[in-house]
Amino acid sequence: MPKTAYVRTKPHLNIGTMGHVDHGKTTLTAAITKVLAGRGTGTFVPFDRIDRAPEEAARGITINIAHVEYETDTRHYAHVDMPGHADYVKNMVTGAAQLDGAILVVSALDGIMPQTAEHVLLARQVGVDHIVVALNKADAVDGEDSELIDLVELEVRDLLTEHGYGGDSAPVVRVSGLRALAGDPRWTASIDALLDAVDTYVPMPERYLDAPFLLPVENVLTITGRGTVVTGAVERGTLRLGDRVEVLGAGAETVVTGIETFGKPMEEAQAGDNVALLLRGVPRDAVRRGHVVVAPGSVAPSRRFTARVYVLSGREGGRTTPVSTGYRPQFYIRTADVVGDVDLGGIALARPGDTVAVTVELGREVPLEPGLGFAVREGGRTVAAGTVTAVL
Ligand SMILES: Nc1nc2c(ncn2[C@@H]2O[C@H](COP(=O)(O)OP(=O)(O)OP(=O)(O)O)[C@@H](O)[C@H]2O)c(=O)[nH]1
Ligand SMILES: [Mg+2]
Repeated sequence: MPKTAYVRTKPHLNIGTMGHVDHGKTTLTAAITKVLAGRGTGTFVPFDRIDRAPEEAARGITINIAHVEYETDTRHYAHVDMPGHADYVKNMVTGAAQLDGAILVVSALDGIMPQTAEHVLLARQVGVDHIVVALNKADAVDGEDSELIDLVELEVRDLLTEHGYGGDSAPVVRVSGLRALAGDPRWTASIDALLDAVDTYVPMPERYLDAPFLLPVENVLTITGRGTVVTGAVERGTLRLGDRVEVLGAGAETVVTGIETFGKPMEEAQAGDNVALLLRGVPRDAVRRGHVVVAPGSVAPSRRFTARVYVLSGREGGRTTPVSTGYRPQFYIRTADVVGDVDLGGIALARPGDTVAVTVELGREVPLEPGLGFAVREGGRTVAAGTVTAVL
């Protein structure tokens, strides 16, 4: 049976759940799909299907399983559920880079924890402009603990303000993912309220549909007999079936012979879409996460750039000692993870908490442009965040 094509009827946005480990991100994601399945604009995705490893490709060129899709009355959303564990922050960095808005999940029982703060900081750095707060586990702080939840709300608003998110105006919605998942009407209504807040608070971003096509590769899959598939969110431009593309990093130029979004074929992918692309004649081993699919000849990758970099303080989970010229951390740029040499120019030391101008020489070429945000990591933790000021 031929698969039903994707029909673009509502504006599409990319959102995601972020926050500290165990605060209820995955439970909330499942609850959202359940509530929307009830309205008839989504398919229920149970908890244990969301965190699953993305090894499947049997049903076609499906997308990374950590993404779910659903619709509200006014919008179509792709939702990525980001793990809270510290080891996964690098996924968060690259996952968040494509988010038009985020749902920050904070347990009302625990309040702000280290990854709550780290995720807010990273979201700011990778260009997420709008955060809606889900004050989760509100079912567990009813009654005499209700003052506690008020304090947690104040604390979260302060955290947002500290990172330039306007904590006074951001929606903070008290929810219970667990109780909504169980069908409790009071808490099902809390999910409706959260979705309304997302619909109204997160604006439709500007999409650069006329710019040359660019998609950072998030995942690579093989479909036996059909070829190699790359998945990711289209950063800009438009791609039609049969268009030629260049895979930067793989040194390959080819034709796109299939485009899908959430298992549905499409004729044309646009900026903002979460898609899987079938690439003709490209060997599986040639393409990796971090490569970039572009309109041929539209982008010249480079290795050297100048940037403004903020060195995280120890309190923010960063270093406790300064860095100097010759420092060689990992740079997370779009979906790529590349080593780079840092030159501080005339400055002797950059201390935790400082913002400095640096010159970076990467270990390999990647597409760069002024304004592009990146994270700097070392030994499994984020130590700095920056923005490209010029490409050399
Ligand atoms: N009381 C209560 N418990 C909840 C609620 N939401 C989640 N939990 C519980 O909190 C625990 C963690 O939930 P998850 O959804 O796995 O949390 P997570 O944020 O996805 O965790 P990581 O992906 O590991 O970072 C589970 O035991 C849930 O049952 C809620 O609304 N109320
Ligand atoms: Mg989870």
